[in-house]
Amino acid sequence: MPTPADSTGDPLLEVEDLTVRYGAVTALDHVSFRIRSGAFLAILGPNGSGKTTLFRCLLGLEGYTGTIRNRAKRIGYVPQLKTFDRTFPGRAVEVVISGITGSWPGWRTGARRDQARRALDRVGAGEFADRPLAALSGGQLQRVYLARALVAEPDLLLLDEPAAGVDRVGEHDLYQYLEEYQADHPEVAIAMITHDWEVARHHAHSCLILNHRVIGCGPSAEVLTEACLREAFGHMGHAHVLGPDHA
Ligand SMILES: Nc1ncnc2c1ncn2[C@@H]1O[C@H](COP(=O)(O)OP(=O)(O)OP(=O)(O)O)[C@@H](O)[C@H]1O
Repeated sequence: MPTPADSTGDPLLEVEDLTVRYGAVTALDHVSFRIRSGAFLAILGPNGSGKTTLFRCLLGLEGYTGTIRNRAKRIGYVPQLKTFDRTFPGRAVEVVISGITGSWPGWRTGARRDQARRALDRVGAGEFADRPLAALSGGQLQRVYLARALVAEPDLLLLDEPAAGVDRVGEHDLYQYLEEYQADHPEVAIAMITHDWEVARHHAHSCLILNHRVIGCGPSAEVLTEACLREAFGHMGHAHVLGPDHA
């Protein structure tokens, strides 16, 4: 049975025995968990532990064995910014329009532009709407992608290291925005890949710790333990949980 990542809300996504192999590499090894509506799940694990592969499976972009029962009608996705091709021609507003379900063709119509501009306004990026993507900073681009993910009103939001490369103020604004968004849309579930245990502890209700297989899954306070982090990250996990004096 999948481990419940949260104890309340209706099951939105159930993952059972998910396995992905790339030749000799087993990226995901019989991973099982579930996400309920209204959850805020942090996904943690060392580099190369299968976190992005998991998202790719949820988005239908990767072959796998096992079962994904997805009751979400719409999934919004914010990819890792480091994968973004800055030579891609286009403006911020056009990226957001491309997130409107069924927006092709006719994506340039006024109504969709207005909808996209409103989405950019909501994440504090209205002033960047007509800027070419190549002219945006990392933090500005991250807001544009967040607007793109939210414009189609998803019931599941997947964020892949959304604060990577963003300064402290931008990071604070992002988590505050997500908190406010969930308060306004209590049924929306968020799953966020992060390398930051403090962020997971303070902002997520629950955590999934992954190192190809599930090391721990459940309420943040129960899962972010020395034993769990040591198992996933080795001695560095121990140091981060208890502070460097205990390493
Ligand atoms: N297309 C691919 N072909 C072959 N191997 C792959 C492919 N995609 C991922 N892998 C391998 O699968 C494993 C998991 O990769 P994945 O990108 O999911 O890790 P991650 O936890 O997201 O890492 P990071 O924290 O560095 O972003 C790694 O060993 C990686 O090299």
